[in-house]
Amino acid sequence: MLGDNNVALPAEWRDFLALTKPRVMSLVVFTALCGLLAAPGYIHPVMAFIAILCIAVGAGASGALNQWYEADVDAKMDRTSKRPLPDGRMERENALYFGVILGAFSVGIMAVFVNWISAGILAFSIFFYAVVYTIWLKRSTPQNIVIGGAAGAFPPVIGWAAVTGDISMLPILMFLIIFLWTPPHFWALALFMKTDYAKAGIPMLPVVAGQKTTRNQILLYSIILTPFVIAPWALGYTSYIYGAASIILSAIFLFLAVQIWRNDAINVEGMKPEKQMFAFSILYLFALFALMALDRQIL
Ligand code: HEM
Ligand SMILES: CC(C)=CCC/C(C)=C/CC/C(C)=C/COP(=O)(O)OP(=O)(O)O
Repeated sequence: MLGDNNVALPAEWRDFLALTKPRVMSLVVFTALCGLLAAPGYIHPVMAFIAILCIAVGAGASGALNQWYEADVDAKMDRTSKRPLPDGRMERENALYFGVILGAFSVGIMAVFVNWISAGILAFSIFFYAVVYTIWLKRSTPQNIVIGGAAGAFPPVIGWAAVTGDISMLPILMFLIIFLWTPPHFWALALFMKTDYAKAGIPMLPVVAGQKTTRNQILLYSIILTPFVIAPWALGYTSYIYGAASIILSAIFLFLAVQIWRNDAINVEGMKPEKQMFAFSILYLFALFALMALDRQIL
């Protein structure tokens, strides 16, 4: 994946690139590509390229707007304090202009060259992450990432809509998979980053409700997620190859969730299952979407 720090670019460009959160957004864009590849019908390769580029630029814009608004809390957390704004390497308003211009550009190009529905959902996703999650939910409720996670679940729906001009059952399942995957993905990380969030005054679940509740919630969401992961095969949208792989990968995911549920470590050193779950969550989503798209392309 594209790294934040090791790209051979002038320092200022590297900072603008860092505003787009390239590592996180690479999986966002990948799921969008898979949504596009899984859709029935033909899209000209140039149109497909424009659609994916617009989603990447739109997602990057939302990351920049998020960092523009959050410079104060980012400065308080070890993980984020070296970002361009809290580190004082960039003027705050530059991040705002960058985000607004890129966001408008991505939605405008999508509307003109691809279709209105994909442009509309892209605009809604940017708004949802940059405004609803960042400005409103993140600082006000421990359910912030459950609701806010919807923004990250839209990209495969946008990819699908770019091809078909509509939305049907499979993209809805793709949305639900990412939506239900987000809580275990994030709360596993939040458990071993709890001190950072507490320092910044962000009401993440482990800070507000404690570690036991967070571990219970990780297991609960992992269990609810499983049937939705298997559903694309069970409902006949993919072959048994995706079906078998989704069952094996989900078994590993559930195993890690149970390990977390059984863990009662308070210190970061004892949080091996949480670290494994966070790392595996990324591989899990990547593999599920790759397999789903390949399955529908090849079989
Ligand atoms: C509200 C929802 C989400 C929250 C709060 C969240 C939060 C985080 C945080 C704090 C990190 C730590 C590392 C970093 O800052 O780079 C991270 C990493 C990551 N997230 Fe999420 N995430 C969410 C949803 C998603 C979604 C929807 C995707 C993709 C579909 C995703 C993909 C990733 C990836 C690929 C990484 C690893 C980045 C790296 O390698 O450093 N996340 N996430
Ligand atoms: C197409 C489109 C607009 C997609 C948006 C994608 C999206 C919402 C992804 C969510 C993932 C993400 C960057 C979470 C970071 O949370 P955070 O901001 O709380 O993390 P931080 O503490 O690292 O800033």
